[in-house]
Amino acid sequence: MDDPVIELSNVSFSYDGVPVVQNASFTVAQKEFLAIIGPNGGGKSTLVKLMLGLLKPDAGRIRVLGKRPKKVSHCFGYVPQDVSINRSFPISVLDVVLMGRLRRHKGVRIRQQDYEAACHFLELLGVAQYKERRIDDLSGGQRERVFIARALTTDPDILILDEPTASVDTAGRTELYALLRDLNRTKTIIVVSHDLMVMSSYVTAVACVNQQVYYHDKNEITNEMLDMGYQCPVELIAHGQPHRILKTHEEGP
Ligand SMILES: Nc1ncnc2c1ncn2[C@@H]1O[C@H](COP(=O)(O)OP(=O)(O)OP(=O)(O)O)[C@@H](O)[C@H]1O
Repeated sequence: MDDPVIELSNVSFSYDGVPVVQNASFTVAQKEFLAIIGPNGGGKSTLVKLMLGLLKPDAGRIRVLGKRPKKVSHCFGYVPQDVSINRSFPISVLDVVLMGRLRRHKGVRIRQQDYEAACHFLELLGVAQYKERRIDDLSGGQRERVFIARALTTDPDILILDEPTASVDTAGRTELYALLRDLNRTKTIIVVSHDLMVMSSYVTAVACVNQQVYYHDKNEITNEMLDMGYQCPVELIAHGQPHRILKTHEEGP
């Protein structure tokens, strides 16, 4: 079996002494499609930032491709939650995607292959027609696609998307997940969502985060996950049609 892409062993993290992730241990396999789910404030974004090396664990160990996360930051494509835009900054969609091609210590010279890569991924994400527009003039769902295009421009091994479907309608979600499924043929994909409704049938593993992390290497929500903070019913987006994957719990007395 291939070595894991990401390995967490007994990882704990707190902000100013307030525990957010406690004793998390799991591995992400090559070409896994992992959904990180859990309630608001459960620690999902924090867990992702730990994997990316943007935060350092208080305890435990994280390895990405066998190395410390910071050493392999070039292997990640990352779309953070709520990418904030300075509304008065007149940057075009194409410029936003080209930013993904800026190389550390190499200045800001844009080469022909950078333009070609940016245009290719804008095309792939279905937003090439907006490339001359100001990023601020796009809808939330269109902007999300632009940020995914930017994350892809370096052809990362691991793509991490934090709440990618928050501003996307149902048809757009289905399309987005179909695209992620195609990308998953060559890349490991990690998608964060607090909304179980948007979990896709293409997911191959689920990590439920509510301070503790419960990892399950199958595309299903288990009773343990529900015990960690969910209410039923749970729905699954598949082939454009949401359908239930877990029975509604019995009503309590
Ligand atoms: N920079 C920070 N400083 C202090 N506390 C923080 C910081 N960032 C997050 N937190 C707190 O840590 C907890 C986990 O936050 P996190 O953003 O990881 O949760 P989440 O599961 O991604 O939530 P959501 O679904 O609402 O996006 C929350 O209680 C949050 O208020």
